[in-house]
Amino acid sequence: MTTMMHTFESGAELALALATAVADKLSEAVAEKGTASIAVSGGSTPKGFFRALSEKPIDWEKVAITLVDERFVPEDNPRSNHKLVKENLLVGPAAAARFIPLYQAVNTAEEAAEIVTNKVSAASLPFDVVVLGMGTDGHTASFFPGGDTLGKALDMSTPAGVMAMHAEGAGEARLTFTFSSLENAGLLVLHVEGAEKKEVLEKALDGNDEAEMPIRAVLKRATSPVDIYWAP
Ligand SMILES: O=C(O)[C@H](O)[C@@H](O)[C@H](O)[C@H](O)COP(=O)(O)O
Repeated sequence: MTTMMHTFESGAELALALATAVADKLSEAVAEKGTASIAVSGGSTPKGFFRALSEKPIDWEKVAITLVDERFVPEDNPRSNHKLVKENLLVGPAAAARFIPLYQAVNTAEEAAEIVTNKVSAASLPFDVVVLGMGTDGHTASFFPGGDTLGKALDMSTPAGVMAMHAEGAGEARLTFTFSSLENAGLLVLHVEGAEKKEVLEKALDGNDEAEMPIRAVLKRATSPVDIYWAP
């Protein structure tokens, strides 16, 4: 496991730097293979980063954007990560990108996971960029402590794809890419902000129990180096 800490004075400064690093990686991928792919996280932290990235003048028509994870709610639900991305990232130049939603209008998260897994062909993995967040409980993506499919989601032998996850701390049912889908991204970023999350991160780095803090799977076992972006 290799982690690199990038510390900034403010969230605004972090957003600009992360947007530049991500845009450079996406442009590099487009130059190399004609396409690029990125999986982003939801929640409250990434808004500034999304806004900064959306303004980057790259070849967005050749970029596929999807979500690391999603709440099992329709796009018009305030809890939807699709809604968050649509309002903050798929704007300006980045509106030309292709977005692949995880939510499907079916009865269960399990059915939706199967549909999306079939859509995200092996050809589009590994992702060129993955941007993860982290909760104060040490979850990332929808790898929540106590999650009903956490062991399978973190198991490297689980085929790449999307799984359903139910956990007390998750709220509604979740859809999440597996660890095996995310851990070998060309650029693997963990974006966290604030003093509390810095303490959570230090605790995660200081232990090995992934069931207690699933973020540890990323920090300790990811094939790709983990670029940690932090601001107060
Ligand atoms: O759907 C989600 O909630 C995210 O993908 C999740 O993994 C997020 O990154 C963390 O919960 C941190 O969220 P905040 O940025 O809101 O603290």
